[in-house]
Amino acid sequence: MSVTVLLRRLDHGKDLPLPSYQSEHAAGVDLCAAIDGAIVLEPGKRVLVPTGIAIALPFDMEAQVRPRSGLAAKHGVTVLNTPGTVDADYRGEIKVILVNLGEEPFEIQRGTRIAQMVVAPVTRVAFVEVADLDETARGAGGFGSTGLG
Ligand SMILES: O=c1ccn([C@H]2C[C@H](O)[C@@H](COP(=O)(O)OP(=O)(O)OP(=O)(O)O)O2)c(=O)[nH]1
Ligand SMILES: [Mg+2]
Repeated sequence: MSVTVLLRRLDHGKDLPLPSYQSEHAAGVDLCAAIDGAIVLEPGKRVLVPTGIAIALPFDMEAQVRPRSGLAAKHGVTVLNTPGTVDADYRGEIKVILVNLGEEPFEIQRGTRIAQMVVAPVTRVAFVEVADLDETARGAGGFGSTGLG
């Protein structure tokens, strides 16, 4: 499935590369940090990182902001609200909430690929309120009701 998405590069991101797929069938495009200079993200701290882009998605799509596994595995740096949700009607700058769960400070440079963005279809529902729901074998069992091993 291939979708056209309108993208605006903001002034502070004009010199950064457009988001692009890094391999032939990559699911996500990498997002770059559109920051001045560098930021040091101390262990246990979070930071809202601008990406310098805004998009207009088709109304039946969303964009998910997800961590890059390399940053997570090597540095403990991940996206705090993963998957971040970019709504189809959002026209502001896409930002990434990065958190450092590692033990060392992590330096983010201008242009560092800090996260990835996956565009996905959205199912919207119409809720119909009822007094009772049908019975099932699972019923209200959850949260480990089938065992944890
Ligand atoms: O990682 C993210 C998550 C969200 N957003 C933007 C796009 C999204 O459409 C908007 C609102 O996100 P969300 O609904 O998750 O946040 P909220 O706290 O519910 O804010 P709001 O009350 O504005 O919906 O913020 C980002 O740029 N990056
Ligand atoms: Mg919201």
